[in-house]
Amino acid sequence: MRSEIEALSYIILEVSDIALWRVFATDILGLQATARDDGGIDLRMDQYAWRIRLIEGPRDDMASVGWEVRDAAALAALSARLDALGIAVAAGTADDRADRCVADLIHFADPEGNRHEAFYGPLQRTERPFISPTGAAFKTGRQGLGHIVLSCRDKASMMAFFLDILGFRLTDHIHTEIVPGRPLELSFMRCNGRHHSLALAPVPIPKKIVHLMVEVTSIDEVGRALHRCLDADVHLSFTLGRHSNDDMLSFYPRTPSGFDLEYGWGGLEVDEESWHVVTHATNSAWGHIFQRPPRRSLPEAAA
Ligand SMILES: Cc1ccc(O)c(O)c1CC[C@@H]1C(=O)CC[C@]2(C)C(=O)CC[C@@H]12
Ligand SMILES: [Fe+2]
Repeated sequence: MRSEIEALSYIILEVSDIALWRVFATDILGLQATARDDGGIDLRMDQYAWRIRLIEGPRDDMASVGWEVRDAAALAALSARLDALGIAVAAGTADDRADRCVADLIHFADPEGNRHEAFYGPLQRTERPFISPTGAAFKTGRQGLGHIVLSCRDKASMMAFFLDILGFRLTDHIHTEIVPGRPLELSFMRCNGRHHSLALAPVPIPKKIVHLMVEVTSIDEVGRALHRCLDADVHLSFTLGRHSNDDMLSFYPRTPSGFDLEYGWGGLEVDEESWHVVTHATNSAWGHIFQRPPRRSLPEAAA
């Protein structure tokens, strides 16, 4: 099985409230913001020039996701394979390369129309160190920026695309029941040692992205971020808990775009030699209790 993709390395989010997002990303999450000429914001988590880009727009959803490959040969191989399978692939232009700060990129869509980019040669800004406004350090490196969970309509065709065509490895499944009486199977896939860089959830929500996970390197950073959320009245979609499959200790603040962010620590690293695909019957060893969203945001309620 060929698998050129080695990491989830960037994500572009289209957000309607840039000003609120800036505060959420910096003061709550501890990401480092740089304003862009187009009104957007680049967020750093490490030595990469950017990891999360916010562009202004009405959708409040994921706009594109960037998968990193090793080199030009890997990018060419991936491009050729997609092309041979009849999947439309476009080469990035010089403008695209400059805009993304990469050596080269291609882009294509998955079966449900989500935009994906594959690239090599990210610009590493070693001359300007990452400085977190909250003192947080993020676990990235070979494991990429974290993970995303995408909603899907036809899970089988999405699974086939990521596993059989892009070469992700299946890590495990969880049989869960969010709505009582409506069983749901979540599936988790990896492209490096991180337990999952991508999970698929067959949930009929209007947004493509269910959540984006970032991982910090100390448990205290999770606790401190949780208390910044409590202090600022940021809604928590799920309380602090520990997942059954990847052991991640995390909580889920709701982003200003309405989808969630998972802020975690302690995710397990898969050992390729000994891993077995399993199906778990619970989401969490403890915690992760769903919190009904407030009817109104605080500013509206105050008005
Ligand atoms: C269960 C689980 C394991 C590992 C993770 O990184 C992770 O985010 C989750 C949670 C997934 C999450 C959930 O448990 C409640 C129902 C959710 C919100 C969905 O509808 C899709 C993702 C689901
Ligand atoms: Fe998650």
